[in-house]
Amino acid sequence: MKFSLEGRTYVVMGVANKRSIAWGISKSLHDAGARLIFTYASERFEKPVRELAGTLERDDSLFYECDVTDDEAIKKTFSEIKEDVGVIHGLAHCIAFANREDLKGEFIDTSRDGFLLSQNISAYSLVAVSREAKELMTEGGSIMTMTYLGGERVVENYNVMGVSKASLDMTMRYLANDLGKEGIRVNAISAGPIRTLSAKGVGDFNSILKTIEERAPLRKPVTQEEVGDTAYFLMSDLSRGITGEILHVDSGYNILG
Ligand SMILES: CCCCCCc1ccc(Oc2ccc(Oc3cccc(O)n3)cc2)c(O)c1
Repeated sequence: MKFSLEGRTYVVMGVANKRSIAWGISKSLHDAGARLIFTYASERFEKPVRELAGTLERDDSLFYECDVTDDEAIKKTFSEIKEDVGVIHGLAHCIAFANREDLKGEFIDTSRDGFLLSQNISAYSLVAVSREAKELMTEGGSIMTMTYLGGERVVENYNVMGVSKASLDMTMRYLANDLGKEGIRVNAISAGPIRTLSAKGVGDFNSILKTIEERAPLRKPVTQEEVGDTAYFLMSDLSRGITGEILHVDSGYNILG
């Protein structure tokens, strides 16, 4: 059927549990016919990821550990993937981190180490994985990452992660410029707040969720499935004319003053 992802393989980085946005993306891509390759940060995530993948209709998924702060580890992971499948058609980067103490209170109190750690994991990792993944995208490809409004405007408490997302957004655009000539598109989904394991680390998350339901144009919270379906669009040929773009899947909240 037109715009199916059958016969295509995608790497999904960052599934932690069934609430992960990366899991919502995985379900949408799988339901569109894609074969999935999961990477996880450390072996403590292997079991939950394998269990989740086991609930999918087809059991053709592959699994690799990948610590995105280690360039050699990234090289090793993608050479193993190349050996096992040869070609991939896209990659979903759903990885970010900041120390809890840097996700509340005053931004001015951010430590140098905390600032650099967040940039390293949340922004530079997209450069490092894209550099290795592009070698496997010999039939063209689509790379996507996850960003948030707090990287475009100040959102109380988001603090150092907002600076990392601003960096990620421009990282995405510069990668789009480099990779377009190789037939590889690079985009971002800016999701409204969703109750994930990561969201637990951001101060005052609940009040933002409430504001969305009260004020967002669509007057409803954003779901993992809505993000997953937009990821399907970005991975499919339906979005073949789009690169360097940020799609807001946030019930329209970003258009408000
Ligand atoms: C005050 C802003 C409320 C809306 C926040 C929406 C959101 C939720 C989760 C997001 O992803 C992360 C990922 C890692 C992260 O760092 C964490 C998470 C848990 C524990 C910890 O020590 N760090 C914080 C947010 C994200 O980028 C954005």
